[in-house]
Amino acid sequence: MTMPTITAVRAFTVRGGGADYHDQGKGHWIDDHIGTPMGKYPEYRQSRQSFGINVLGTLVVEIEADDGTVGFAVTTAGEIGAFIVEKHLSRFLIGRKVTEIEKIWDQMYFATQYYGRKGVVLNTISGVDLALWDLLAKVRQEPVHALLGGPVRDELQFYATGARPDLAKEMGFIGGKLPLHHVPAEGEEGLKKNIELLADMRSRCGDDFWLMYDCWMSLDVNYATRLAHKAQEYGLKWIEECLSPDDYWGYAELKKNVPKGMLVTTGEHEATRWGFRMLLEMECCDIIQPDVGWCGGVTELIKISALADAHSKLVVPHGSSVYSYHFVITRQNSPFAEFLMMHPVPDQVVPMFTPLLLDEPVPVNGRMKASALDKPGFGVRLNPEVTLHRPYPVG
Ligand SMILES: C[C@H](O)[C@H](O)CC(=O)C(=O)O
Ligand SMILES: [Mg+2]
Repeated sequence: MTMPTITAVRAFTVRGGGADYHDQGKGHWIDDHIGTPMGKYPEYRQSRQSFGINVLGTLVVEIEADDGTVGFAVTTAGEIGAFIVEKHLSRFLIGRKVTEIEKIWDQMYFATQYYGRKGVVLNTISGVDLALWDLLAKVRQEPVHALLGGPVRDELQFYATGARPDLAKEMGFIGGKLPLHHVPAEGEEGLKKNIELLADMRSRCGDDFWLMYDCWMSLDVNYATRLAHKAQEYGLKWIEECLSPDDYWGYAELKKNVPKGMLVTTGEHEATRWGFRMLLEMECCDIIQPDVGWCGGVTELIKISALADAHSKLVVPHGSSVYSYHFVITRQNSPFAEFLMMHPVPDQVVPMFTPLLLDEPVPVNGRMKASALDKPGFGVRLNPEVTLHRPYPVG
């Protein structure tokens, strides 16, 4: 089979939801006094949008081949990402065969290494990489999961992240991950409130439902250790992303400090095999949580996951919708997946990247059949009703 050649690369930005799921309207649970590293400043405590959590917006990358097939993907990188794609990365794509994914990744990473390595540059590389997988799978008329070795189970099982684990339980999820609301700067009163919310959710959800706390990089080792010990009484399953992603030493200490049986998880703001190697070799956590749209895409996640497997660690990707579903279904060391509840309340299931994609599958009763992913590529389409903006058209 002669493989098509890439003829065009286009990068668009989108506002309001989509891959930048923090870019929501007023009153959404995801922006309601959630603990962050900026919480030490009272003026940035109530709203994450107040310090700019949604400044990037969504990046859409489209890659077209000479047979007319178009692959696309979305990530969090907005206008900066569009600049990097059109002005820098497109040179590694135009004229290449759609099968050259590994070589293109290597060239994108090493050509941007002097200003990249992590953060928005890796989000952008991830977006291009995912668009390439979408393109190749569409050319082959297969789902991406088939290119990754095929499903190892018949269905995905999900836990839900959101403000209402009690409602998530009624919707059939296996667990609920709450955002932590109060940071160390809010003192003992804040710590008490953090524990009270967990206790309340435990009483609503019963003993067997998983409850987790997402700390979004907002704590220090001492506070996180105290929180973990107080939370043990309420059966906290894991404590997530307590510290700065750069504080590998702090995570290693925290993992030793938490009560036996409680898991330490992190990694959604980590990137590449080298970043995850630090987390794994320094024994920072029990579960790594790469975001497929931020860690380097599927090409890099394959390597990260193999490394985790060799360390007997689970990989439960952060959010990332279809990009994670197609991966998780193919891996034994990814036994369940995250579903981020993007309904503002959240009392119902809506697609994670709503309103940007059409055909984005959602869990039903906390589960998703592998067959729901049996469409070419990642199986989603751009919603034509969403306005795309192309800030740096080339040529
Ligand atoms: C809810 C968290 O603060 C964040 O918005 C999402 C996240 O970290 C996760 O889903 O994990
Ligand atoms: Mg998290």
